[in-house]
Amino acid sequence: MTPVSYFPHKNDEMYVDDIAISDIAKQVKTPFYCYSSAAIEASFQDYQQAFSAQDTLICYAVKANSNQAVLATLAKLGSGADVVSMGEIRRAIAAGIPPNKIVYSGVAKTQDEIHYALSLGILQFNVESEPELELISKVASSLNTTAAIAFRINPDVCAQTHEKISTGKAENKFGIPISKAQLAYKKAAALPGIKVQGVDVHIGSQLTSLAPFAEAYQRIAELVTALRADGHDISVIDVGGGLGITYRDEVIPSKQAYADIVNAQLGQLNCKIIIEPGRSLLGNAGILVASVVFVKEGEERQFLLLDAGMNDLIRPSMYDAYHQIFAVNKAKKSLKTYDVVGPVCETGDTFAKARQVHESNAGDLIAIMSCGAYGAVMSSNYNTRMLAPEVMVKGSKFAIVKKRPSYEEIINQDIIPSWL
Ligand SMILES: Cc1ncc(COP(=O)(O)O)c(C=O)c1O
Ligand SMILES: N[C@@H](CCCC[NH3+])C(=O)O
Repeated sequence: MTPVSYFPHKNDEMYVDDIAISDIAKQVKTPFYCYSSAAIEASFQDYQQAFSAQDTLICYAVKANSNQAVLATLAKLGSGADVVSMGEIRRAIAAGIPPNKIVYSGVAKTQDEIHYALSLGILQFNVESEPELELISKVASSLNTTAAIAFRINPDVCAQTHEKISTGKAENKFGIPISKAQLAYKKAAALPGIKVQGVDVHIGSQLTSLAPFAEAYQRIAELVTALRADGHDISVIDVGGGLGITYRDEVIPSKQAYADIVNAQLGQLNCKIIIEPGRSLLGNAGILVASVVFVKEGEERQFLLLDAGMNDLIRPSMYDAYHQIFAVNKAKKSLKTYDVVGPVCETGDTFAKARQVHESNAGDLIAIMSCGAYGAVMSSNYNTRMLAPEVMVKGSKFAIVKKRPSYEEIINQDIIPSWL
């Protein structure tokens, strides 16, 4: 999927499926997120097809986009969920994903969260540390139940991605060092309330090359062989997520090529495979639509001042991330060079510097591409700006799938104490 394929310009007007973005904007005030149901479905089916030769469960990484409409779309297609908090478990269940398709990752699971997940009977805990293992054992024993676990293994592999989203190096906080894995499994097997069933790994996000996956999975294969020799019954391998998307011009290996790597490294072990894709399912299925509030002439630059800001989409300021930016209507306009910025009181509130965009004026619509993953979910009320609503399109219809709250709803969350 290229970034623009589900949001093409037809006759200079941007569409999503059969609807012009400008028609949605007549009914939904900008800024808003817009998702294509067809894009989500196609991406999921690509994964299903790619992994059809292997016994695989797709557990969508809910953190990428946890909108109920998104989760319900995926649930209907048979997706499971990879969750990292009580909130994500609740969201997955509410959208119709059954507990027996839920794997629970998360670096510091609390007692309450573990209790809740155990009471539901989830498929697997991906355990991040020995103290966590002990807590799961304690809670499971108190409930007279058994927790099926995999350890998340830190294979010490460089994912060749942004350092803030790289998770598989020894210096990262994630997982059990591979050198200590056999001891950890030995301990787990001896604890009450614990059933050792698998091995889990996730080395990072927005990977553009398959080589780090291959390296990590090779180490996991060796570990599984060693664990079996130690007497453990390993029947599940969770290979994590991390396959990247095209934001600009990155050439991303196909889902089939990724599946082939998984099969080549792990296929001979006859394990059930769990995959946890997030970005590669949702990233290019969504955009952020904003309006130009003003065009401002600086001394050296021209600024397109948008009504969307870093509170709506933090990726550019947080990771210097590149997102394509288009005028929604580019009829009879030439390209101009702008700094595209938001209204927030920080210089970092910049979506793009010196970017060519079709000439735009106050009131014109702008589309920021590739915002389906890690967009709305990372937004905030900073500067007391309202969270952007979310819209989902299917064919020629659309629905508001998250409404914009009122100012009262936000302000009334705070409580002025009685002494004031
Ligand atoms: C444990 C785990 N699984 C899956 C994912 C999903 O990653 P991505 O969105 O890159 O596919 C993440 C996030 O990087 C993660 O931390
Ligand atoms: N939030 C990151 C991805 C984090 C992946 C989570 N493990 C991004 O926007 O690229």
